Amino acid sequence: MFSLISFVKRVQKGSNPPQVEKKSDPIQFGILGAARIAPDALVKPARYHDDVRVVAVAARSKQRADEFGKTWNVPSTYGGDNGYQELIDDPEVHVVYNALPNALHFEWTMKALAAGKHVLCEKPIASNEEETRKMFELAESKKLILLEAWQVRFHPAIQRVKQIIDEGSLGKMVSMSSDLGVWNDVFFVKNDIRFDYSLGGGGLMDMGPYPISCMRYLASSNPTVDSAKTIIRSENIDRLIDAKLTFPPSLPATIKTDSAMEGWGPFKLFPQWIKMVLRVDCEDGAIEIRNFVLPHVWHSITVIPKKGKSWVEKAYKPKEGLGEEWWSAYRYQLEAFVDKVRGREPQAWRSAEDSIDTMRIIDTMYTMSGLPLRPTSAYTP
Ligand SMILES: NC(=O)C1=CN([C@@H]2O[C@H](COP(=O)(O)OP(=O)(O)OC[C@H]3O[C@@H](n4cnc5c(N)ncnc54)[C@H](OP(=O)(O)O)[C@@H]3O)[C@@H](O)[C@H]2O)C=CC1
Ligand SMILES: O=C1OC[C@@H](O)[C@H](O)[C@H]1O
Repeated sequence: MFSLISFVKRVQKGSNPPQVEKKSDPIQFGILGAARIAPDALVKPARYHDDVRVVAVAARSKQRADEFGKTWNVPSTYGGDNGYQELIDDPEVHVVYNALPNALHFEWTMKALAAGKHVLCEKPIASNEEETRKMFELAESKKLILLEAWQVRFHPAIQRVKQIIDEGSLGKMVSMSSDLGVWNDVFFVKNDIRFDYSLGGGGLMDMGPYPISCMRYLASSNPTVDSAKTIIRSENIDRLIDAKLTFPPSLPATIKTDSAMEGWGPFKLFPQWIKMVLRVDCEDGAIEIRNFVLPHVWHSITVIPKKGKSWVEKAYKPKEGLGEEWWSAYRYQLEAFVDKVRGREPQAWRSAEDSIDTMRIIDTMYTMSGLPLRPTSAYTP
């Protein structure tokens, strides 16, 4: 009962967060694409960050940008063929948030960096490893901040899982597994960008960054891919990927992503809505986190020692440092991004290598399962 009440309170406040007073010279963000994710990932978190203001949005159609601007209180709107570039060139915009389809991440992030803007780019950061390397090379050469928006790393829940593993009471890690699946009909729209190959789509592109980056973080190392099998949903587009990996020196892991989970029960009649589990088995026990993807909505961390009783933990707020029970993972991410732009040490960060390695692993899984890499952008900087 208590946990239901706190769930409702958390979700209510997180979805309609308070507007805080801004500093006199806040960092100003512009959004590329009136995307569905943009309100949750940036607009709402910005409301309760005193050093962030969202000042512009660009969409392919001016009308769409205006509608977004009106709904979300974003003053400058750009549209039409040159709308994205106009936003980038707007001197009021200091940071570009790239919420475009995966295949456009490279081109528009490169253009924003070239114009001297920091970039927060949605996951997966690019269509493949080659593009990712170029993006980070440019960011580094221009001394600009580029972050792949993988919010999980910034939330206290996954940090708590790592802390428990690193403390060592469960012993050495012996294996990891992740099972991530959603029911197609509920989560995706008709003609979803996620399943358009020319837009960098694919089930693994959409879901893969979560388990791959989580495991890299928990193991503090970079795996090799041993095998990957797929079930196709359309040409070049994976519904399911089932992969085996090894983290050095010999820690096995399995990753499954399924963008159209089958039902269960007689004739598989009953839908399985969602599955988002990550489990680490250790010599003296195991730890399992449910809903590691959007931990702020709800999550559970179950610790299962071989000797003694299991227990469940929640970590919506860090033991020390900034944060509230209702803060979203995106808000924690924004805190770190702003710290970095301001030259402060963030509480957590994702390195260029993390994004590059994650894309390399995705590329390898596609190749091993007989699918082509997602197409490299035709844009040449
Ligand atoms: N971190 C997270 O939790 C999440 C991240 N994402 C990531 O965010 C990105 C956007 O996802 P989502 O918001 O769901 O997608 P949407 O389809 O809602 O948004 C995509 C945006 O890209 C613009 N766009 C530009 N060119 C095209 C094109 N050729 N076809 C379709 N759209 C185009 C769209 O139009 P317009 O310019 O007119 O606005 C739209 O605003 C993806 O990279 C996805 O992986 C998505 C969900 C969660
Ligand atoms: O990033 C994401 O997180 C949640 C998923 O359901 C969604 O498809 C994806 O884009």
